[in-house]
Amino acid sequence: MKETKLKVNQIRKAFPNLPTLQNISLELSESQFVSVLGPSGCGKSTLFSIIAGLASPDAGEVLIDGQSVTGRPGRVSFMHQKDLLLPWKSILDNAALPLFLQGVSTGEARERAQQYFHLFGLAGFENYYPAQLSGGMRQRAALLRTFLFSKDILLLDEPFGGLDAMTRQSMQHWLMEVVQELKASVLLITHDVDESIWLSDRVYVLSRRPAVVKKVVEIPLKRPRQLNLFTDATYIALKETILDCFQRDV
Ligand SMILES: Nc1ncnc2c1ncn2[C@@H]1O[C@H](COP(=O)(O)OP(=O)(O)OP(=O)(O)O)[C@@H](O)[C@H]1O
Repeated sequence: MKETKLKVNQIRKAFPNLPTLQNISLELSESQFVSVLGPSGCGKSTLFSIIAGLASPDAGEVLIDGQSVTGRPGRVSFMHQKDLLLPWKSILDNAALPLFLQGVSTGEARERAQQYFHLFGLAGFENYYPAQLSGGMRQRAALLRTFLFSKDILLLDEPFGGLDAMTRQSMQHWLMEVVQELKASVLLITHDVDESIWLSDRVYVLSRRPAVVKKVVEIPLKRPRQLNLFTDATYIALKETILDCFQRDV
């Protein structure tokens, strides 16, 4: 049985005249991949800010390894749709930024970050600048930087939303392999049903705002997952279950 890494208990949040999250609870175990799937504007990013400790909920708590971290940042790292790389720094220095911030010396930080360049498909591009790389490569560099911020829990907020369909699919495939290799615990925000099933062990389906958890769908598909999965009967049944949830949510 895997240890529970993150527990979100009965989170509630309202902006002035705008109830946004209503009693949201979810769990992420060690080395698990969990997605939060919901329609645009339902409050997914707000939920992630609360989990990251960047915003406080009106009620409820966030626990990591059994300890409350509600309203306290620092335990999880966060990646947005935009890569937010520093354009004037090389890819190596962008990736190593979290280590510099932790006070690791320049030489050691670069050496430690460099060890992951092959796995992240960036070997040979250490001294390039962000503008010289493709969108997919920039997202991989941003993901490496996120990973080096905190190897504990990664929160990925629509990381492939800005990419074209082909690049997006190859990135999803790559991400599935890399998180398995790194044994990372990942919480992903998405509104792409296929992406959520393909990558996850469990999917939390949120309703429209004010968001509640409409359904928790376990994904019992074996890993590593292959592309022919999309025609698998279990896969199709899971997709129908999730889509049915959205259709009822009008
Ligand atoms: N700081 C804020 N003050 C007031 N309203 C806010 C604030 N942040 C978010 N909202 C509102 O809360 C709602 C939920 O926003 P949020 O960005 O969390 O949704 P989302 O599900 O991530 O959306 P999308 O999928 O489009 O990115 C939106 O209506 C948004 O306008």
